[in-house]
Amino acid sequence: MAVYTEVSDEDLRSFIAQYDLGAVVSCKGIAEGVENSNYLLVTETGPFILTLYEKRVDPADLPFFLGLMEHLSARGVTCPLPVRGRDGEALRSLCGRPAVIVTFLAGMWPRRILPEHCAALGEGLARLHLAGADFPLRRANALSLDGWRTLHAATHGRADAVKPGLAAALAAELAELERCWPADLPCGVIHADLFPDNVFFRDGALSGLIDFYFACNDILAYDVAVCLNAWCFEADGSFNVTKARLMLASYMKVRPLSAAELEALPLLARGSALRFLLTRLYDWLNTPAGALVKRKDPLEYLHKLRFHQQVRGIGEYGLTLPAGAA
Ligand SMILES: Nc1ncnc2c1ncn2[C@@H]1O[C@H](COP(=O)(O)OP(=O)(O)O)[C@@H](O)[C@H]1O
Ligand SMILES: N[C@@H](CCOP(=O)(O)O)C(=O)O
Repeated sequence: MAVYTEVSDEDLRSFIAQYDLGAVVSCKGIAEGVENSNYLLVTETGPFILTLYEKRVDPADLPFFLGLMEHLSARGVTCPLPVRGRDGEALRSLCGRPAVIVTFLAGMWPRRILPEHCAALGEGLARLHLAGADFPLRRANALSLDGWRTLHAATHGRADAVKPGLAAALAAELAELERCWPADLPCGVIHADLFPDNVFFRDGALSGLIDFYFACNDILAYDVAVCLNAWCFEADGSFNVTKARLMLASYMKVRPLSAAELEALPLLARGSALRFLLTRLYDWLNTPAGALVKRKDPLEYLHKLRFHQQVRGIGEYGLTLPAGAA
């Protein structure tokens, strides 16, 4: 359960008094999520989500995240909308944390991922990429090569306690990615964390996207690689090529991937695997005992990294290069 900051009834009442939302009916911590404190807030006017931003969120980035949700929503991507108070502001402070109320999205994220979820996800991701193209704000990806190097330095000394040999494996992979990370692929606004728990479905159709707090400007195909890792492996660790093919084909119906983007996918998938391996490892080593949060297994991502290190071409993701490509 991700509730790092407890909000007292009194603090909540004076916070809500700044909005036209009516009185608080209930406010319960949400037993999901990793990064921030989230509450399901029900007022006389309906349900909302109250988020207090914690450790990894730089307050200077919040205008980017909140503006992006408004921008995407205005372009038909269903996502939460920040709620403004009577003073016109959405972003304020609660219990010493930056805090926002956003609209509640109906739907459920898929607990058991089916191939049709992957197809819908591919299309939704491509639509997000197109809708983000004219978003005017910019945010560098804090969790790309430089961020990985920082996380690596912070975890290196204790990595072998999690798995013998992990420290050396991470050092070698990071050095290799720093050497050959692509520099000339199409970039734009990416979600960067579009895991199943951030994608809602309703009556079998994708109904909305949440959790834009890693969104940034980076390689668009990197976002595809994040989703390959998050959606296309089974619980036993096997890669499901049918899910990958459906996800990629649906993405490409909306935003075709160039031969260069397709050829880079194995490398981008390695980078994505390293990114989540490092953040999970950092959290594994640093989450205080008794924190109300479920730590995620870093080694799941070591396994995914190993898989992509062996991939020799995109045929292994169920695709062929477009005719005429090398
Ligand atoms: N706008 C929303 N509408 C409905 N539920 C939401 C919304 N935002 C968050 N949630 C719920 O809160 C959970 C955690 O939210 P998330 O943004 O993923 O947290 P974190 O950033 O801490 O990882 C989600 O899995 C979902 O159940
Ligand atoms: N998706 C990340 C953790 C971030 O959690 P989220 O609840 O913000 O999606 C992971 O799986 O490591």
